[in-house]
Amino acid sequence: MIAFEDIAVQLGGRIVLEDATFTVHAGELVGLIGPNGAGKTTLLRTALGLLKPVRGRVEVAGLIGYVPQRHEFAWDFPISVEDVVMTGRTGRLGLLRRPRTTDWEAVDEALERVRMTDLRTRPVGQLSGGQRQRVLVARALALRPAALLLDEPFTGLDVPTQELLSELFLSLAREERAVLMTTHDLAGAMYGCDRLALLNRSVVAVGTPEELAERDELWMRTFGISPHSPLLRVLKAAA
Ligand SMILES: Nc1ncnc2c1ncn2[C@@H]1O[C@H](COP(=O)(O)OP(=O)(O)OP(=O)(O)O)[C@@H](O)[C@H]1O
Repeated sequence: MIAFEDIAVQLGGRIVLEDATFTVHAGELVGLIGPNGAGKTTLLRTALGLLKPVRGRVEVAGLIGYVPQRHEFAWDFPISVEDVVMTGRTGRLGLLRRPRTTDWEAVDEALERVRMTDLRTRPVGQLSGGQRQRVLVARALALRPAALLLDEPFTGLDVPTQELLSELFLSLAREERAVLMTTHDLAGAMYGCDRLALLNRSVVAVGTPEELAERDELWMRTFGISPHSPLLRVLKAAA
């Protein structure tokens, strides 16, 4: 599980996130929802220990696998799918540490899990957006993490690929991992996540899609939208 307890984070001399308290339990997929600049990435980076909160603490039981936004990865680097996944185990200094049998076993297992075994020797530059996203998930899984953090995994993907990945994330959660995913695809999150955390500089609400769909005021507060926003109708339909 991942437990955020009263987190406050300061960046550039400004508090960008505060009063962030919620828990992602093992076995569930939680969507982290909020407008641009709400502090979603900041919260993920805090869980990873890359940012130190000025208040509160994050507790994570076990290793964390991190799936960054796809554009943050250097896809034009001449490296194969399996070698990228291996860096999930060996880190940036991967080429200096020779992989052991257990490392390759973990890589094989991760590739199988995301159905990328057939493409393991393919240079990553030749992959489609959906395949690249699966490689990044496999790289995170190679660590055999107890928790998985996904930063906007659906951006730029077509609907069938989003649905396929959404099913994958849910099944990864059901294998007793705690999975936390940021997304701007609200209808997809209403449909595919067990619970949602609404964030706008602080946590506005946490609940199941069904619970939150009925609470217009929470979405208005999170996104600064009017009571007449079409979003409110879409959410109810998707829940
Ligand atoms: N290095 C930094 N220095 C100062 N302020 C920063 C820094 N990084 C982020 N911020 C600010 O912190 C706030 C939260 O940013 P964050 O990237 O966490 O938002 P987000 O919810 O992930 O947004 P998006 O949906 O656009 O990815 C923003 O106001 C942003 O401008």
